[in-house]
Amino acid sequence: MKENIITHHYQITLEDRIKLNNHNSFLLWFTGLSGSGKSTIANVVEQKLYQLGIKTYTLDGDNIRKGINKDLTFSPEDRTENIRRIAELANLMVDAGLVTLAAFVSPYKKDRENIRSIVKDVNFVEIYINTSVEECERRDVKGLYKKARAGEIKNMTGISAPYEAPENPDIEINTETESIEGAAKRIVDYITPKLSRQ
Ligand SMILES: Nc1ncnc2c1ncn2[C@@H]1O[C@H](COP(=O)(O)OS(=O)(=O)O)[C@@H](OP(=O)(O)O)[C@H]1O
Ligand SMILES: Nc1ncnc2c1ncn2[C@@H]1O[C@H](COP(=O)(O)OP(=O)(O)O)[C@@H](O)[C@H]1O
Repeated sequence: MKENIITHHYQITLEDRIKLNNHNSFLLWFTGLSGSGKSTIANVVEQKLYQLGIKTYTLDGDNIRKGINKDLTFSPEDRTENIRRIAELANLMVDAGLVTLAAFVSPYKKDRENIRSIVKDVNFVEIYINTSVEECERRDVKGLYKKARAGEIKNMTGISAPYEAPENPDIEINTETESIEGAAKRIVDYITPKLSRQ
């Protein structure tokens, strides 16, 4: 029963962890089609932050859909639940003081708005990896588009399931005109002043 769950207040707070780490914590949320470049860019961003001495952790399909969310499919309801659980997990990581990177298709606007309400607005950075479905299909990194065209995969985002593009993302990357390195640098330049405790 929820009413019987009573919050315990711990002495060590996020403020204390921020002081110890000497940087603020954030959630960098990468959204875009499969093959758009979310993981590739997040990976380079994390390396750059690591080199700056920032404490980070990345959540992506491998550690989530094969673990905590292995019971979920790609139906609209399960995608919503997938993103909700990840947002709750990311919120704990931000509270732990980490700059958390999350790379998920997250195709529904309402689900992304829900992340913003779970993780405080000021801690949430929405990064839209804008790559056309034509380019993602051309890359077809995992062979999923081919399978979707052959009808072997249902609900494939961009082919047989919707992707609702962010209208007002904090950062938008067009990978058809911007290099991996250039995109990663732009994200790090955006976040660096916000990491400072002053
Ligand atoms: N039907 C369908 N639609 C989209 N993607 C699919 C699908 N089936 C499997 N995959 C693979 O699963 C990865 C997407 O998982 P996510 O958890 O990011 O999806 S979602 O946010 O719940 O929509 C996605 O990984 P990325 O390529 O890294 O985006 C795909 O490899
Ligand atoms: N400018 C770019 N930014 C990101 N990825 C790019 C770019 N140009 C080409 N790619 C390639 O596109 C693919 C993106 O795959 P991936 O990062 O796994 O996408 P996602 O995580 O969105 O599914 C990689 O093979 C990557 O090398």
